Amino acid sequence: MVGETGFDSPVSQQLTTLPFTLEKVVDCLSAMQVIQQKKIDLIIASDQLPDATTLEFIQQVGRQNPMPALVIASPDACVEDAVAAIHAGASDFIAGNITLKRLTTLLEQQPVETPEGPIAASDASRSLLAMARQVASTDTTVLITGNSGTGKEVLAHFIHQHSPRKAQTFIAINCAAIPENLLEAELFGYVKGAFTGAYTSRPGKFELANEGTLFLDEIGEIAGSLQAKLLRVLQEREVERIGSHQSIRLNIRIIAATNQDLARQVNEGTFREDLFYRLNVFPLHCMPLRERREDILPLARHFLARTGRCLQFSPSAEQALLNHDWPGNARELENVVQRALVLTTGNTIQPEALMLPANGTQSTTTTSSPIRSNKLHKRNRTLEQEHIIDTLLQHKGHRTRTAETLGITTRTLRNKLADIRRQGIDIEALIAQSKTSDEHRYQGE
Ligand SMILES: Nc1ncnc2c1ncn2[C@@H]1O[C@H](COP(=O)(O)OP(=O)(O)OP(=O)(O)O)[C@@H](O)[C@H]1O
Repeated sequence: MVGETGFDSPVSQQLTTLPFTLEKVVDCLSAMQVIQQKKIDLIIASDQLPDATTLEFIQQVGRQNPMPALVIASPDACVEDAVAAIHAGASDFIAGNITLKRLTTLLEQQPVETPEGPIAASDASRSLLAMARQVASTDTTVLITGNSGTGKEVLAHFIHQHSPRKAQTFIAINCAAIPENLLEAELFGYVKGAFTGAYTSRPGKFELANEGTLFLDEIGEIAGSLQAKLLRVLQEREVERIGSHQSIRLNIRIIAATNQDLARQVNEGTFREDLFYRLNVFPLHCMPLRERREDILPLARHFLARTGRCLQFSPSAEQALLNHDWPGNARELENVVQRALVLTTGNTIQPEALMLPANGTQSTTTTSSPIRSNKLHKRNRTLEQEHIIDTLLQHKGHRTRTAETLGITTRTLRNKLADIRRQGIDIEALIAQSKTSDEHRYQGE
């Protein structure tokens, strides 16, 4: 219930007899906070909220995915108000007081389960989710590929949520974030005394995920020796804790993800071919955000709604979001939205608060860019790599600021720069060259 809904207290008390939990909040802001934290099936809101108009409130709720059913209650509304509310996305409009019977009927019409799914407005994302849903019902190993921040972990969760294992645990481990020797202990567990510092026995992630799903993120980062051990566990579906010879049977679903080109790593000899085939049983690819632009605004609104603030983007801010190329993908967009909140005082986010390049990313990668004029490697370069280098040059080679602007971690940036270097592009020379040309420009001005 949001605001004064005309729901009188005797009726309200009878609600305790129904198999539903009731949350009462006074305004849009607190309603959005509750929606972020809990699964809400039905919202009944007054048309007189203190901090938002009815249409603003409907828009905010409409940005949730999936959207809870929303009923607007008004003691003395006219037909026009009701029509406007329904047009804006409300499920129903009640004029006059709500009766318990009406409420019970509304609640019973709601689906019992509404798991939060990823935003998927573009055709590409919709068909990706359709495939994910299909594979979810099986135990097939899935390999999710895609650039950093494209939503690989979100997709892995989605698969788990739609699988028969959904009531069991989903355990995620980022193979890049943990040093090699610790990663082995994290994955396989150990027994007391197995190595210096092993004061007690501990289960590994494989054991913890037993009966459920294990998500191996950034799988391309694991060292050769560990690849062999991982392969053995995947083949035999058994794990031994370090220091023990006792095998533990595993019944788990494996989902792996990588932002690397594993096939290329196989060719280069840095990733085991047999492990690659064992993981790549059902490949799913998360496309870069710039290649599914219909997702940009729904995602931006989703991130905004998730903050619980009743704000909206101005039309020019939405245009700026659409113009940008999003090399850091959804994560960059999320960071941009959060930064914009800090810089916004009113109800509307203006383009300046987004702090995006003036005419979209494309304008920063003009032909004057040193990387573009470097014809030698032009064939091999991706748009993403160009943007990374241009951003690095804008920040005069400063890695941390570049990663922040791109919305990726410094580690991911390092990996990406290593990839670029492997293509023979001399990044340091480009930075030096751009600093020199900047100096010349300033001197000329
Ligand atoms: N389709 C989506 N719907 C809702 N939120 C999304 C979607 N895609 C990505 N996000 C959000 O964007 C952020 C980055 O997503 P996620 O962590 O899944 O990306 P990733 O590809 O696993 O990144 P990395 O490779 O860096 O680990 C998260 O906060 C996630 O909630």
